[in-house]
Amino acid sequence: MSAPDLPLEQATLPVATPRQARRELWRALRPERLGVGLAFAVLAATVTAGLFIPPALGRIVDVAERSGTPAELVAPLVVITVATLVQGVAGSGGWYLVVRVGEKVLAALRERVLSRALQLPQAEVERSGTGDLVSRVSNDVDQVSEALREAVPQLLWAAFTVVLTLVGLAALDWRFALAGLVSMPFYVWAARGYTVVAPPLYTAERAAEGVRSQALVETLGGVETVRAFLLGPRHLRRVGEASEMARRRRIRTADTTAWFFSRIHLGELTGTGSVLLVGALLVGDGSATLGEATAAALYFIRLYDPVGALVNLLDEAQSATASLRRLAGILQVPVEARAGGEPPVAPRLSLEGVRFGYADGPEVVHGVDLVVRPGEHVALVGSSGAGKTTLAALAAGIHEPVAGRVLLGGCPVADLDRDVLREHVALVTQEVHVFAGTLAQDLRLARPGATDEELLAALEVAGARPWVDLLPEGLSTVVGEGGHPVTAVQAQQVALARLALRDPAVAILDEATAEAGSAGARHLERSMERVLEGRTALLVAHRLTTAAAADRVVVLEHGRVVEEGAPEELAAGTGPYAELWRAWQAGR
Ligand SMILES: Nc1ncnc2c1ncn2[C@@H]1O[C@H](COP(=O)(O)OP(=O)(O)OP(=O)(O)O)[C@@H](O)[C@H]1O
Repeated sequence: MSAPDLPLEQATLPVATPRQARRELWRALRPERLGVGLAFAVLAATVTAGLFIPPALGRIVDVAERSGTPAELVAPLVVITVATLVQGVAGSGGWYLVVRVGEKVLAALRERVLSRALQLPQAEVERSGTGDLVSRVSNDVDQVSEALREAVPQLLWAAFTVVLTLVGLAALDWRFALAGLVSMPFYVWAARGYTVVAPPLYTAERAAEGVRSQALVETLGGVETVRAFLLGPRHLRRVGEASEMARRRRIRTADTTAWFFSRIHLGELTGTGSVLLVGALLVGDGSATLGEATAAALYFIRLYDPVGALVNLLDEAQSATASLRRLAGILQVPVEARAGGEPPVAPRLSLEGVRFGYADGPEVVHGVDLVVRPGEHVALVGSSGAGKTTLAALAAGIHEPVAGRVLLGGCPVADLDRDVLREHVALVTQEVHVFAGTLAQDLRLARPGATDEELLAALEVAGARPWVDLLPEGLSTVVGEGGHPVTAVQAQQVALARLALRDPAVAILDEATAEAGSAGARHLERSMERVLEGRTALLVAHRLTTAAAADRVVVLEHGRVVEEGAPEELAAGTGPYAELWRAWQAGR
C-alpha cells in the first residue's frame, strides 16, 4: 500500500454560512417557541425581582444616616426577603425551562444532522475523510450541546440583567444611568473586536481538530497495515503535525480572549468610578440621598457578573457558533436528488459504459458493460485490486459512476429514490456487521415487522439454525460486541438471513470467504445458494467454487471485463478464467 502524505489542510465537508446556520437553528427552535416564550418570561421576572434589592439596601443606608427607628427597617427588609425568594424560585424554574427547551432543540438538530450524515453521498465522505465527519458529530455536537446547556441560559440571564439594571439606574436618576453608560464604549470596543477577530480563529481551530481526528482515525483504523508496512513513524509525524497545528491555533484564540478580558476590566473600572463620582456630586448638591447613591453603586456592581458572563459567553458562543456552522454544513451537502423515478419492472441489472475513480484518485473502472438478466447469477472474478468490490458497489448504487449508467429494469439507478432502490437491490459487503443488541433486533433491521417465526425461517434458509438453536436465550440472546460472540461465518449467516428477510429481487454479494476457513466457506456457499434462489444476483467470488456454481462468470482485470461466459466453458478454454481455475485447483 502506498501511503501518500496527506496535506494537513485537506478537503473537509462544507461549513455553513452564519445565515444558513441561523436558519437551521431557527428550524429546530420553531416547534419549541411556546417553551422559549415561557422561559423568557420567567427569566425576566427573576431579574426584575433582583432589581428591588439595591434600592431597599439604599433605604436602609438612609435610615441609618438619619438615625431612624428600627420600625423603618421592616419594609426594606421584607422587600429584600421577598425579592431574594422570588429570585431563587423563579430563577431555578427559568433555568430549568431554558435547559429543557435547549435539550429538545439539540435533540432535533442532532437527529437531522445524523440522518443527513447517513445519507451523505459516498463520494463526499471519501473526499473529506470519515475523521472530519466523526469530529463533527462528536466534538461539534458536544460543543453546541454544552453551549445550549450552560451558555444560553446564562446569556439570557446576563442580557436581561444588563438591560433591566440600566433601567433601574435610570429610575434612580438619569445621570446615574449616563455615568454607567460611560463604560459602554469599552465593552463595545472589546466585543466588536472579538466578534470580528474570533470567528475565523475558532473556525480554523475546529478545522485543525477535524484534521487531527482524521489523522488519528487513519492511524488507529489501519493499525495493522501501519505496523505491517512499518509506517508508524510516518503516521506519528502526521498526527504530531496535525496536533501541533491544533495546539497553535488554540493558543492563538486563547491570546485573543485574554485581550478581550483586559478591555472589559477597563470598562468596569471606568463605569464604577463614574457612578461613584456622579453619586458624590448628586449627594453634594442635595439632588440624591446617600442611600440612592449607594443603590446606584450597587446596581453598577451587579453588572460585573452578567457582563463578565457575557464576555465568557461571547467566547463560548463564538466557539459554539463555529461548531454549529460545521454541523449545519452537513445539512448543506445536497443528498443526491433522486426524483423517485418509476419503480423498476423487471429485476434486470445493467451497467453501460461505467467508469469510476475514488475521490481525486485515478480511474479504477474503465467503461464496463455488464448485464445480469432476471434470475441469473453472475460471478465477478479477477485478481485482487481488479475492481470487483468497486463494481459491486456501483451496481448497488452506493457509488455513482463518473460516466456511463447503471440501470435497474431499464430505470437509471441514479434517478431512483433511495428507499425504492433499497427495496429492490440489497448489498451484502465483506465487512458484515452484527449490531450490538439481541439477535432478533439485529435481524429486524432488515424487516421491522417480522415475526419470530419469520426470523427463524430466514435463519433456516441462511443455514444458521444449528447454532442459533443452541444460543442460551434463542432469538433474545444479546449478540455482537459485549454480548454472545459470533464467528465470522456466523456473522455472514446473520447477514444472509437479513437479506432473506429483506427479500430483494436483486442481491449483490461481496463474498467474504477469505477468513472463513474451508469448512466454513463450504457452509456459507450452501447458505448463499439457498438465499439467492430465485433472485437476480451479482456475486464477487473470491472462491472459484462459487464462480463455478454461477450461471455466468465475468472476469475483470485492471477495471476492465476481459472475459465472460458459462463457467464450465471458460474453464475448458485457454483464457484468463481457465488460468485462474487451474491455479485454484492446484492450490486446494
Ligand atoms: N476506498 C478507496 N479509495 C481509493 N481507492 C480504492 C478504494 N477502494 C478500492 N480502491 C482502489 O480501486 C481499485 C479496485 O479495488 P477493488 O477493491 O474494487 O478491487 P477488488 O477486485 O475488489 O480487490 P479485492 O479482491 O482485493 O477485494 C484498486 O486499485 C484499489 O486500490
